[in-house]
Amino acid sequence: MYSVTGETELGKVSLMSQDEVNQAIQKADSIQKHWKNYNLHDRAKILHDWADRLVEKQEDLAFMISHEVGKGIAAARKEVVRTADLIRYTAEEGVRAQGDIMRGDSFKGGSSSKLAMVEQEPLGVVLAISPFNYPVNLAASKIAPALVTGNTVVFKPASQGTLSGKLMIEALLETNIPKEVIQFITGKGSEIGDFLVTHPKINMVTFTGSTKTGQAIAEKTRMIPVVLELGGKDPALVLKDADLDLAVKQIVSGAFSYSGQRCTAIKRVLVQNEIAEDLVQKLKVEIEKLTVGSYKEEADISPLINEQAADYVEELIQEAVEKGARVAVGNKRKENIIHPTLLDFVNEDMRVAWEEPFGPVLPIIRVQTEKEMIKLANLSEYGLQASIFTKDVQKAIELGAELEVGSVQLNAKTERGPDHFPFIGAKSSGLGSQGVRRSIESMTRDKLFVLNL
Ligand SMILES: NC(=O)C1=CN([C@@H]2O[C@H](COP(=O)(O)OP(=O)(O)OC[C@H]3O[C@@H](n4cnc5c(N)ncnc54)[C@H](OP(=O)(O)O)[C@@H]3O)[C@@H](O)[C@H]2O)C=CC1
Ligand SMILES: O=C(O)[C@H](O)COP(=O)(O)O
Repeated sequence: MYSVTGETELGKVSLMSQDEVNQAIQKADSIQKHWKNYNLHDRAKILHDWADRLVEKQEDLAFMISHEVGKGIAAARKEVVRTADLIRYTAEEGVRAQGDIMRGDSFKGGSSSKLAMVEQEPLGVVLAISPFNYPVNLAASKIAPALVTGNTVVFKPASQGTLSGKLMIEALLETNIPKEVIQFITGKGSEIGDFLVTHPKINMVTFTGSTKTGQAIAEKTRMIPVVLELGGKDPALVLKDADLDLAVKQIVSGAFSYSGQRCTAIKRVLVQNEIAEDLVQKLKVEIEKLTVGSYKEEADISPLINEQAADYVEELIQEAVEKGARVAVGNKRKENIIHPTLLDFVNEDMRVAWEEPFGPVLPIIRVQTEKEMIKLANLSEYGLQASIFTKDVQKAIELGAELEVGSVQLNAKTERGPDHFPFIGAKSSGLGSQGVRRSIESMTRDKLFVLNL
């Protein structure tokens, strides 16, 4: 396995055969009953120990994340600490998930001699598949809730991200966890993905990645719960009364951090004509300040994950320019680095208005009315998040209610955290909900004991 720029060999992993994958799943299945009956507090303790170990290994993990997926070292370190915090919170929340007691006579005609005890049962073996961009955090956000609720886990990281995944699993295996409980799968999604998601011993799939792959998984799985966090085309709606300096600061950070390789990145701006020129000029000034170079130098904009990704972003920019979009900043490429690009006068005929670049390009779509903004926002196949910039909270709530997205942010960029908030993708952006409590709920089912007294 090589660093994102291909210059350094970081380590080796084997591509597992179907037979090896099958054996791993069988092991996870065989030990699941034992793990389910494991003392809950001890399961939570294992998670706390895992979090401690991740923090102890912060430098090694951050080094690997940084080189493997091309993230600045400061952001990579932050990812490790954020992950440890997420795991600890999950352990705490997991021990509080206690179920319910219900009495029959709380329903009309029901008998008070019936007492229902509702417990939360684990689903069995959870398959966790994670993307490249947060190789540690998005993996742990699936593994930790599965483990605390008594599920065993088969974990398949993104190929570019496997070594970071390996390090985090090694840290988990240093705790008292029975080693079969977590199965680490290495191999290409295109080769072993179907086998994994259709395996009869897999009882749930939790997936984060592209809409294309997620939708294919949803079509292949049968009668098991599937949670999907997929692509996005998050709009920032900038109303004419907005605080423009605040909006600019938030939009630049939202659109360009980690070179735009975040599902929650701001991926289009819908702005009212009256303030569009001002907004574009202010954005231009801030975008020109972004540094471009290597993740090793903590540049704001660094090489995208691979050549195809850079080709794709370039293609979207060129198509828009050919159709009349004006380049306010950027439109330069060096190898896999795409310079931060601001495209003005983007319209509905351009692909960049609708497709997810997963790179540092921001389209500006000028509109006349708020109604038009809502219409364009909702015409997207995606529905992850949206930001509204206005000083009128009442109006923001009214507009937010019309947006077909999982979350609306008022006067701030779109983002997932803090990690205990529900994280939801509507339309082609996902299925189900994540966030610590929601993830725990998604990995359990009700089990009812009715005492007939
Ligand atoms: N909504 C959200 O929370 C998030 C969404 N994303 C979305 O993810 C995308 C970028 O991530 P990226 O890693 O490129 O996404 P991909 O969909 O390419 O890959 C995601 C994971 O799926 C695996 N995979 C590939 N093919 C299959 C298959 N047939 N069956 C099962 N698994 C498979 C990949 O393995 P391999 O690497 O081996 O191909 C990887 O582990 C963007 O669209 C982004 O918006 C990203 C982060 C968060
Ligand atoms: O993978 C992603 O892109 C995330 O789920 C977004 O997380 P963030 O908003 O914290 O960057």
